[in-house]
Amino acid sequence: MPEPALPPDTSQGSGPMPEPMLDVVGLHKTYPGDGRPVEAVRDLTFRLEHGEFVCVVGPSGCGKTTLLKCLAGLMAPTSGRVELAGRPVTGPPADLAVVFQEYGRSLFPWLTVRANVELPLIEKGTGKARRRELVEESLAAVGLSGSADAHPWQLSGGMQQRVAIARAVAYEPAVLLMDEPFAAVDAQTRGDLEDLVRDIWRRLDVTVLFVTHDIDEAVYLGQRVLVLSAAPTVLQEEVRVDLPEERDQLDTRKDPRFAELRAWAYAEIQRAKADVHRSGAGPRE
Ligand SMILES: Nc1ncnc2c1ncn2[C@@H]1O[C@H](COP(=O)(O)OP(=O)(O)OP(=O)(O)O)[C@@H](O)[C@H]1O
Repeated sequence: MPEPALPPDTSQGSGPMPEPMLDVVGLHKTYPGDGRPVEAVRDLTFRLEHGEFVCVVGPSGCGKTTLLKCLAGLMAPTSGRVELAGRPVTGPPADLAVVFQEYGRSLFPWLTVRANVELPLIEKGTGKARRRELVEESLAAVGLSGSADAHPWQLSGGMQQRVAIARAVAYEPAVLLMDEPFAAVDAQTRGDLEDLVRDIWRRLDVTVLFVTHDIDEAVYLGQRVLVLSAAPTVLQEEVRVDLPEERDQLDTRKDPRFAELRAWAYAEIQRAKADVHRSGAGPRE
């Protein structure tokens, strides 16, 4: 398949760079394994500017979750560093929130929706009046004001994931990490949740790193897409998504540029898989 023509990557502008919101430099992670070390992330260097929405795609098992755990301070890299707003990440940072794929396991079934959203704010030391405000605002933002007193198990999967998003948003994070958050919901709900996340991102001053295995989702949501190689992963390619800022599930996906971008990302992922099968290593020398 011929590679789709793309404009040169414009993500690295000239002139002095402002301080990035998230700075990943030479990140490397090798798991001890069971007597045999497993190199998951070979060398990742990238940055997210303040307020950016960046999607990460890559072949299955390439190290996306490993990367996110390192970014969230849940796991120490073997070498390299992660900085959030200029401060090294050495444990879970106070101004970062994560939304995981498995909403069923991330919500407490014995707590109401309101209590689930409020809990991290109590742990953060937010005062009672402000907590109430944040919980109400975030539940309204995800369209769940009427379900505040329900328990998670009384809600559909899509609604539970909305609760998880509300909880992350209420925390007022500077950076929101999302790990395949819509992989377990049906296609229609998924479209609604994609639009919800873009809407929240545009209204709030938050930087988003969104990991997905779905190329269409990455192109639809992101301002930039980073393509990871197969494990041990390196940054294979990146592209700026030069689609109009207003995204629409029908119009955007019909845009010929959308088709070009998704074909490009698809070809890159195929190349990553082919390279790893040929050499047993990442696609870059
Ligand atoms: N705790 C661990 N010990 C040893 N190896 C691990 C561990 N966790 C992950 N790995 C290996 O590291 C590599 C990357 O795994 P990771 O889960 O980060 O990939 P992923 O891209 O998130 O996968 P998926 O696409 O299936 O969600 C894989 O080869 C995996 O087997």
